[in-house]
This record gives sequence, C-alpha cells and structure tokens, in this order.
Amino acid sequence: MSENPDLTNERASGTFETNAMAAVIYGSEKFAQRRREITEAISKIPEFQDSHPLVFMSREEKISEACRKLAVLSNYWNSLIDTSDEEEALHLYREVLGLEGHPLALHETMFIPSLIAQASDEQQEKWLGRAQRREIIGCYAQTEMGHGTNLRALETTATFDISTREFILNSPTITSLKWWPGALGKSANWSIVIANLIIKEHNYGPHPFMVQLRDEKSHEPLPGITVGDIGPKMAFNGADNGFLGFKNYRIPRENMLMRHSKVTSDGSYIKPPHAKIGYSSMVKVRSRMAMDQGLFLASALVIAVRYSAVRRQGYLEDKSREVKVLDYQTQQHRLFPSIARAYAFIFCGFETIRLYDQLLIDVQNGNTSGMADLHALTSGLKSVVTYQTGEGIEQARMACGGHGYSMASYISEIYGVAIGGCTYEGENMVMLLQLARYLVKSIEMIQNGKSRELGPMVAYLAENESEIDLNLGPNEYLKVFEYAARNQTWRATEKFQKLRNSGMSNEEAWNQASVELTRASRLHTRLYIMSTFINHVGSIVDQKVKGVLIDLLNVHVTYEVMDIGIYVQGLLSSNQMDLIRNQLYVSLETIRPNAVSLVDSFQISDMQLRSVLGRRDGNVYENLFKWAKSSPLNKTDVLPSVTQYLKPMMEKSKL
Ligand SMILES: CCCCCCCC(=O)SCCNC(=O)CCNC(=O)[C@H](O)C(C)(C)COP(=O)(O)OP(=O)(O)OC[C@H]1O[C@@H](n2cnc3c(N)ncnc32)[C@H](O)[C@@H]1OP(=O)(O)O
Ligand SMILES: Cc1cc2nc3c(=O)[nH]c(=O)nc-3n(C[C@H](O)[C@H](O)[C@H](O)COP(=O)(O)OP(=O)(O)OC[C@H]3O[C@@H](n4cnc5c(N)ncnc54)[C@H](O)[C@@H]3O)c2cc1C
Repeated sequence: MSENPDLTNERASGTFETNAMAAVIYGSEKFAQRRREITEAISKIPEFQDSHPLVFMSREEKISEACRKLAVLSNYWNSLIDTSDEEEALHLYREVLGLEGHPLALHETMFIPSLIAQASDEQQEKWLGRAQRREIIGCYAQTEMGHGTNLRALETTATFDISTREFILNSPTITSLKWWPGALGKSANWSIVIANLIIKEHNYGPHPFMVQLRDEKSHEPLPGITVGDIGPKMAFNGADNGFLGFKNYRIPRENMLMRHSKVTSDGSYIKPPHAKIGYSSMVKVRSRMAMDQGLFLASALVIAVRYSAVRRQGYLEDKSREVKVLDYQTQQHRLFPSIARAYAFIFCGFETIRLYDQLLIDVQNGNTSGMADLHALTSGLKSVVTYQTGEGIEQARMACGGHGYSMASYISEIYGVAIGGCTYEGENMVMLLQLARYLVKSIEMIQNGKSRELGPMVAYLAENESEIDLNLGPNEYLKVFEYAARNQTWRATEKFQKLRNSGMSNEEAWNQASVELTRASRLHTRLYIMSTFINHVGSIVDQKVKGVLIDLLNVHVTYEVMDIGIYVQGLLSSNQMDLIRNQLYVSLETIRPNAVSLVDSFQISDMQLRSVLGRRDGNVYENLFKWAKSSPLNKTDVLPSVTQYLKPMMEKSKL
C-alpha cells in the first residue's frame, strides 16, 4: 500500500536530509549508515519478526518469544554486526528484541561490563570470553528485598573460610533475599553477586563475587541456592526479574572479583585504590541512560508526530477540510519541546558514554581522580532525563487522543519501560542528593577561597550575574540558567549550613534542606543538558542540518527558561518573560514544517516501534482495524464466558 499523502507532503516540506541528520544524532555518518544496514539485513530474516503482536502475549509467551529470537540471533550474530562494537550490538538488540526486556539484557549491560571493570586479568581469561560467546548467561544481583538504595545495609554475606580458602555465601533473613535482578529468575546460570565480605568476623562491606547459580547442563539450581521469578511488573514483562537466596553456598576464593580489592589465601585484605570502585558497574549503566532514555522518548515522539500529521480533527480557517492536529499550537507545544529534549538527551548520552570509557582507561591505569565528577554528573543526569522522558512520553500518549490509550499505539509500553529508569540504577531523589553533595562541596570550596580549584562544570557557581540580552541567542539563555542554578545551589547550601550551625546534626540538617538541594541538582543538570546541546549544534558542519537544529535549540532554550520561570524572577523583568514566551511560539511555528523529518531522522524502524499509529507509511486506520481483529477475543463471536455466565444471568432476569 502506498504512503499516506499527508506524510508524503510532510516529508516534502522538510528542509534537510534525514540521513545527514541521523549522522549527527548517532555521532557519525559511519554508525548511522551501519544502523541502516543492520536494520535492512534484519528485515530480510523472517524468523526475527514477532510471531504475533507482543501486546497480545502472556509473560510466558513473551519470554519464550525473546528466547526464540535470541537463539536465531546466535546464528547470525557475526554476520550482522561488528561484535566488538557495543553500539552496533545494542542497535541489533533493540531491533530484534524490542524494549520489553529479554534474558540477555543484564548479561550485556551489567554482567560483561562488571567483568571488564572488576575482574582481574586471570579472571577475565577464565570468564570473559565465555560470557562474550554467550556460553554462559549472567546477571547482576545486588538489590535485596529489604535494601536497594542503602548498599551499606545489604545483608547477604560472603564469609572467608581460611581452612578451605572458600567464601561461604548466606542470606540470613527474608529481607536479605536478592530481589529484582533482571534475567535472574529463570534464565541466568551465573551472576555477579554483591555481598558483604567478612574475614575473621570483620565486615569489609559490599564486594562483587562471581557465582554459579545453575548447573550448566541441566539448568537446575545448584544445591544451596533458592532462585525464582518475582512475578509480573508494570512493564519489562519480557524479562524474568528474580529472587535469590543462599544457604551455606561455597565458592572458591578466586571467585571474588579481584581487579581492585583482593583477599589473599591467608585471609589478608588488600584495599582498592578508591572506596567506591566497586560501584563502577552502576556508573557504567547510568552513563548510558541519557542515550537510552533519549531513544525511548524519541520512539514515543515518532509515533505521536507521525500520527498527528495524519489525524485530522476540527477546523482552522479552511472549513472544507479538517485540519491535521499537528497544526494546533497546543499540539506543537505538547510535542516539539520534547523533540528538542530527545535530541539533547542523545547528545548528552554520547558525551557521558565517552566519559565513562575514558574513566575506565584511567582507572585501569591507577588514576581514580575522575570518579567523583562522573558519579555526580551521571547521578543528576539519570534523574532528570528519566523524569522528563516519562513526562514527554505521557504527553505524547495524550497527544494521540483515544487511540494513544490503545496498546495499538504501543506508547504505554514505552512509558512503562522508560519510567523504570526513575527507579533502577538508583532512585531519582537519592541520586539527585548524591549530586547535591558534590554541589555543596563546591560551594564550600568557594567559601574557603578555593574557587580556582573548581572543575569546569561548577565554575559558574563562583561567578556574578551579568546583564542579559535575550536577543543575542542561546548563550544568553544559558546565562539565565546559570543564574537559576547558582542561586538555588547557594540558597540550598546556606539553608543546610544554617541548620547545621544551629546545632542540628549533619544528617538532620541535610534532611531538612533536601527538597531545596534536589531542586539545585535538577537546575544544575538542566544547565548541563542545555550547554551540551548548544556546544553540539555549534560543531555541526552540514549547514542545512545546523539551521534546523538551531531552530530546535531555540524551542529548547525558550521552553526550558519559561519552565523555570519561578527561579529567574529576580533576573528577568516581566517584559523579558513576555519576549521569551513569544519567541517560543515563533520557534514552534518555525519548526513545524520539519517536525516529521526531525522524528524520521531517529530512523527507528517499524519493526522496533511496534506501533500501528506510528507506522512510517501513515496508513493508520486500515491497520488499526486489522490489529483489533487480530485480538484473541475476536477468535469467536460468542465467548465461553458469555455462554457460561451472562446468558444464564440474562435468561434468569427474564423470568
Ligand atoms: C535493560 C534494563 C537495565 C536495567 C538495569 C538495572 C540494574 C540495577 O538497578 S542494579 C542496582 C542499582 N542500584 C543502585 O543504583 C543503588 C543506589 N545506591 C547507591 O549507589 C549507593 O548506595 C549510594 C551512592 C546512594 C550511597 O552509597 P554509600 O556507600 O552509602 O555512599 P555515601 O556515604 O552516600 O557517599 C560516600 C561518598 O561516596 C561517593 N560515591 C558514591 N557512589 C560513588 C561512585 N559510584 N563513584 C564515585 N564516588 C561515589 C559519594 O559521592 C560520597 O562522596 P563524598 O563523601 O565526597 O560526598
Ligand atoms: C525494572 C527494574 C530492574 C531492576 N534491575 C535490577 C538488577 O538487575 N539488579 C539489581 O540488583 N537491582 C535491580 N533493580 C532494583 C533497583 O536498582 C532498586 O529498586 C533501586 O536501586 C531502588 O532501590 P529500593 O527499591 O531500595 O528503593 P527505596 O530506597 O526503598 O526507595 C523508596 C523511597 O525511599 C526514598 N529514599 C530511600 N533512601 C533515601 C535517602 N537516603 N534519602 C531520601 N530518600 C530516600 C526513595 O527516594 C524512594 O522515594 C531493578 C529495579 C527495577 C524497577
């Protein structure tokens, strides 16, 4: 069937090449091209198609479908991608497996990265190749039923038995059961387990251990291990998140991951070069989250923007034909700032992935000085990005009206998966407070006359306000954000210090200032996102692409400043606020002809989107009807439940 002419016209009005934009989004022409090649190759392999729509499947069917595809994938893996390229592998997974989770998700995102960052060379020799060849399936078991955030209160123990040179793993209470790890429930046969290291009754705190959970032949749990699935979740139901308990389960000394901390055979403990080095797997995932979430938001926007260009409802001036809902200013205000955010998040994502890769090299060379900075940055970024992604996806759903609420849109699934990110890898408030520690320390450095020692990301905290001339463009908006973040960070810090100086304990003063502190962290992070966006656009060579991204940046800066209006009241007059508001409305109009091309440029295939509303060809209505007819409820005209309950009830009522 040919493309819906409404979408053809939208595409014709675009002022740039979507392939050129994709090269900017995905960091290089080479990778953008590889993505397209991989997508094309996959589309020719029928076994990769869903056997029927995922939304009609039970959890068991979803997991089985994911396993079927993984088995097929193993036949094609080497021919489809460069297996040493993480981005290519993740693109392949997204295309084939989608976003509802699968048994290898944690294997790739945490198990292998933990082995790379935490295992010694000999341990990597033993396990890394096996993991990379997928001879074993691993997961990352840290969170317990009773504690996820407060890692120092984990209860699982790994006690060193000097006589046998083994660790004995135990889960002493119900609350110490590992709870939540993805792929643990039914799929993984190995796990990195985080347990308290105990030597001669001294607790050295949480450390990573390589633990075999299931027999490699029978897949049965090994004696001393209790393991299973934790049940259905809000989303991610293609994943078997699990529980895990240990009863006097022994592993060799060599199974503690010993790149950094070590236990020798006589039970001596060797400290790591940085106390939090064992947390690096979390930093790794957090450093990827701006990119992953940017793509979740992008997926919802591809659906909502394409659908809004084919959905006609109501009239503007021309009463002869209903208008595309995308022409309403309210619809544009609902969607376009989110398009800008999705671009900004992806740009930030590439930056933090690069920073993590650099940090990994530095740490391997014994230099841990960058850890605190990246921890602070990624803590704030994961929190702001996941929250705003959730907001943006929900707006995208509402922008699709009634059909947005149908699973045919697939937006609710994207939403459920994306907002999981507000919780996993550190609950958002907790992570904002981690960043706040860093900001408060920065203010204390300024107070102590050490402004010169501040890193580049916090140097603005020591500066004074300057006059703002909004006509000068995005950099002036950046100054507005700096003002807001600086003011709020000083205010929150001073509140904390005042409470502490009044005699309150450090912890209680922190708690009583914590809402203000999280606000400072959000503003600081939003400033970082804006400045990354501005820098990125500044570096673009293709003039047509750059022109459109400058328009999108204008949407971003004006929307973001309006959104934080309350924090800039002391800086901007009401006339200036009016000016910004008007600039935002002008920017929405300017971006309108490029809206469909901007979302097309994410190059997310129909196979990955799984959305009837977001189809590239825009043929929504006929496919919506086809989709509804494929509902299992429509297999028969009269359901057994009608025959069994409703009919007798109606018959009885007749008497
Ligand atoms: C496909 C789908 C994928 C889904 C994957 C999901 C996988 C998971 O969810 S795995 C589980 C993730 N779990 C978490 O993220 C738990 C969150 N909790 C934490 O990270 C910690 O407990 C945390 C950071 C809150 C507190 O740790 P704690 O050891 O008590 O440290 P705390 O006393 O608060 O801070 C001590 C110092 O360490 C620093 N620090 C903490 N973490 C780090 C780090 N990673 N790097 C560097 N420094 C760090 C702090 O900044 C602080 O510095 P300072 O004293 O100078 O201010
Ligand atoms: C989809 C999904 C996948 C997951 N996958 C894994 C996995 O593979 N492996 C794994 O080990 N874990 C996994 N987890 C667990 C996840 O990492 C934890 O749930 C998460 O870290 C939050 O911890 P918690 O559940 O203890 O929340 P809690 O800490 O109990 O949070 C409850 C509330 O308390 C607040 N709170 C807690 N502490 C503080 C504080 N100090 N200051 C202020 N407020 C506070 C929080 O902000 C929150 O509002 C997964 C979770 C989900 C949802």
